[in-house]
Parts: sequence; C-alpha cells; structure tokens
Amino acid sequence: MPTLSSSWSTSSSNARAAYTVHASAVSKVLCHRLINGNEQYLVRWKTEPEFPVPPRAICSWHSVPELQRSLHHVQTYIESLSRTATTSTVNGAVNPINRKRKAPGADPLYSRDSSLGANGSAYWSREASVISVGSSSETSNETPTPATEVYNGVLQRKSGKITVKKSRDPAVVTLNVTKLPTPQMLEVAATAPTSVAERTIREAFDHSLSKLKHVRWENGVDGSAPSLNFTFVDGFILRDGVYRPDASANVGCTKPCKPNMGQNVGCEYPRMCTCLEYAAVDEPKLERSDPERYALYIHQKETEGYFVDTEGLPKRFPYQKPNADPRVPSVLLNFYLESRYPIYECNEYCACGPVCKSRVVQKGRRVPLVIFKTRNRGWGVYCDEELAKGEFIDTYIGEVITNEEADRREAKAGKAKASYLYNLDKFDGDDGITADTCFVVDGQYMGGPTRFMNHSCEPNCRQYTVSQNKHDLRIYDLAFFAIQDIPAGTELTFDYMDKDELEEEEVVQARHAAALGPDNMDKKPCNCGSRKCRGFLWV
Ligand SMILES: C[S@@+](CC[C@H](N)C(=O)[O-])C[C@H]1O[C@@H](n2cnc3c(N)ncnc32)[C@H](O)[C@@H]1O
Repeated sequence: MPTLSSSWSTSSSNARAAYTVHASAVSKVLCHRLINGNEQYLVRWKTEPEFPVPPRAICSWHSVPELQRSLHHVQTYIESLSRTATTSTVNGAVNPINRKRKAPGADPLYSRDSSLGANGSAYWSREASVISVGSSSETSNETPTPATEVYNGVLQRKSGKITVKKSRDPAVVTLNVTKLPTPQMLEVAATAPTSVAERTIREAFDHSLSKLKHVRWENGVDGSAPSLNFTFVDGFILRDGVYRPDASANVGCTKPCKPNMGQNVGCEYPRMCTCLEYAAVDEPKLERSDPERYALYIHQKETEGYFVDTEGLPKRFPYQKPNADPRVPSVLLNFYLESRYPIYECNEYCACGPVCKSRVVQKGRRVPLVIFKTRNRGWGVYCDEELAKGEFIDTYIGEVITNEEADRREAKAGKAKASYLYNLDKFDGDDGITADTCFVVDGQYMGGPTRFMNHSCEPNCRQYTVSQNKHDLRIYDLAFFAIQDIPAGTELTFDYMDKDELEEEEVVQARHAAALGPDNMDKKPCNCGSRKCRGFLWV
C-alpha cells in the first residue's frame, strides 16, 4: 500500500500522527475545521484511472502532523481561501494568465486537481476516520444537516457516490462526493483557523531553503510561505528527449594560456586565445587595424549570422575586474550588456585554470538573495548587498524539456504554466534549431531563487546567454546581470518580454493597444508600478 505508512487510526481527531498521508495519494484538500482544538483538513484521495492502487477511503479528515508529507496540498488549499477574495480583475472580469511563453510567471493555481469520475469502480475503506458525515437522514445525496460527526463504518463508492454498508450507526447517509465540501463544512471553515498548518508550512520551507547558501526568505505581509510544491536544485535537470553534445567535443585554449601573464597573453587577449573563438568581434578595433578584413567580416556576418569564421580577429572579452580585491566582482562589459551578444566563458579544456577572469557565471551565485512577499505580485527577490552595473546575480534553472513536452505541460496545467517556461531559443535559426525544436526550461517545480523574480517594464536586471560549450547551441545558461547599479534591498526585476525600454509616448500607445486588444480578458495586469508600465504582463 503506497499511500499510508501504517493502518488507519480509528479516530481522525487524534493530534498524534497515526499515519502519514503521502502527497502522491492526495487529489486535493477540500476543507478544514477545528475539532477539540485540533486543526484538521479534509483530504480527497486520488482514484482510478490516475491512481490505480485503490486508496482505502475516498475522503478523510486529517490533523496537520498526519499531513507532513503532503503539506503543499494544504498550502494550495489555504491559498485558495484568500485568492477567492483577491483575484485580480480588469473591467470587473477575472483575468486568467496569458499563455505566451518566454520567461517565468504565474502562481501555481488551484488546478492540479482530478475530480472523481462518475463511473469509477467501487473502492472499500476500512473503518473509521473516513469522511465525516453529519446527518440522520438515511438517503440524502445532497447536503446533510450537521449532526453526528465522524462515523465508523465501511464505505463503498459507486457512480461517484459513497454509500455506507454494514454500519450500526443510524446516522449513516449516502454522500455525493462530487458535492464536497458541503455548505455546512464551508460555514465551519469560514471561521476555523489555519495557523497550525501555516506555521508547519513555513517551517517546511525553511527546511527546503536551508541547503542553499546565501539565500533566505521573509514575509512582512502575511503568514504564508513560498510554494512547497517546488524543489531547490543546483543545476539543469535534463528530461526525456533532451541531450547535450558530448563534452569531449568542447575545446579550450590550444596554446599555453595563463591569466595575467602580461601583454597580449591569456584569455583577456582573445585574438591570441582560441578558447574565445566565438566571442564578439571587436569591430572598431578591426576596422581601424584592417579595413579590408573588416569589410569582409561585416558582409559574412550579415549573410551567415553567428557562424562567421572569426579566428584571428580581435575579440571582446566579456568581463572586467575593476581591481585586484577578490571581494570586488567582475562586471559584464557595456558592449555585452547592450548588444545581448552571447557570452562565452572558458571551460574545463582551457589551460587558463580557475582564476581566469572569464569564469564568472560558471562559479555560480555569490550575492546574497532574499525571497520576499510583495503586496501585489506574489513573491519577489531582492539582494541584501548593493549590486554594481554588470554584476552577475544568478541563473534561471529547472527541468530542461523538449518543446513538445512544454506544450503538453502547458495544455495540462493551463495558462499559468507559461510563466515558468523559458525557451532556450537564442540560436533559433542556427544549426537546424527552430522554435519547435528548441529546448525549454521549466522552473515551476524545480529551480533556484530567480524563479521568484518578478517582471518590470522598467527592469534593473536582464537575462543573457552564457555558454561554456560553444558547440552546444541548445543548452546554455540563462544568466541574470544587473543592468544598473542597484542599492541593497531593491527588488530585482527583469522584462518578461525582453523588450527594449520604450519612450514614454510609446508606452502610452502600447498600454492603450493592449487594453483594447481582442484578447484583453486573457491578459494579466502588470503591477510593476513603473512610469513606463505597459499595463499588462506579456505585452
Ligand atoms: C515567475 S513568477 C514570479 C514569482 C511569483 N511572484 C511568485 O510568487 O511565485 C511570475 C508571476 O508573478 C506575478 N508577477 C510577476 N511580475 C508581476 C507584475 N509586474 N505584476 C503583477 N504580477 C506579477 C505573476 O503572477 C506572474 O505570473
């Protein structure tokens, strides 16, 4: 029996964890109540076809200790209580989230539910701690009036209803499980506290965050914690159909190459160093030094894109370290900040070693980040320290999936899903890569702290393509850098649509067009609060 760690207890109102409810067995938490000071949650169990092993009951009440392994279902339920009151609207209409996909978005909605089918086979429960039925009516399918609570008997499910067999209790009724929670249950839930569950959820998130260095979380707004249905990982998790070129195909410096060896030696002088063969050409320098070669290069660039042979041409090194103090970070140079040209870092085949100045993103996050609750954009992220323009913050990681799988997940989970899908489409058009064949990073259930970064139409960060394997055009780092000096404590944001900033007049036009557009109801209002706000996410 995969769902229970021990047999059913005979009393669901026992605060001791008589058994553990495993998340995989839970379909949804439906309601809550307070019984003898014990906060309890009504769990609806998964049933066929999605869960072939028959659970022992269809619905049952559980105290918080019993729900330790399925807390995210309780969290989703508690969030749904407040969401009902605060769902955002435009012109009075509820706004679902647009499906455009590029960058993160959307809170997980209360949608991963499987309702009980009407034609499922009969399942049997053992005694007790099964759905509380309150009624003395023998036959009612509808809403029994509150009376006797938990009943001890054997339940059978037929045609979407639970019927009771062999009970000696005259209060036993037939209960339509598709109609739970009953109005009476909802009435009780309206005033019942959720504080024990909320505290337990906060502790569980503390625990999941404790394995990360330099990341903490805080909530000055309410008692909630970020989603527990999310696992912090430290890199890409490659899923079915996703592949990388063999690492041995990668190349590094072919000549002896040491950083700081002096004039014209080392990776900072990429005309000499082959590891940065694909780095951006220093065009002004080339034009000055070799106008003919420059003209040929420009022509090739226009016709061949990223695949021009640039060996021997002067290149632009991506980073600059302002001084020798190890605490002072390298920053991304203006050319890359502005041009969005892919950034190539040295790799394990380069002779330069770990102190090479081109190794920034690959060393990972070094700035302390805080996940915090905003008032109108869910969770956000800020940095505890001042950031310099061009400073690396962190990468966007998660599961790497095929485009087909991304479509499948999007179709299953609905519009909110698009927000967490990030296309690896920088090289769309090169090497047979198309929008349909590029890989996609899904950060919804696995990722790092940047998964909580919000959108702004006037952002202070931007995402850049960073690669250590120049032959891998499908999987590269999505790296966030500060695009201006950012004081400590300022929310870090990026533009989900990755647009160049608009002039104010254009902003007004864009906002107007978006508000009037045919899919207006499909848009999520943007609360970035900037002067240049376009009015909606995804426009
Ligand atoms: C990747 S998530 C960012 C983290 C998110 N705030 C959370 O709590 O998990 C993207 C979602 O955050 C919210 N969001 C981000 N930026 C926003 C903005 N400028 N205005 C309103 N909501 C925003 C939207 O719900 C969006 O779908």
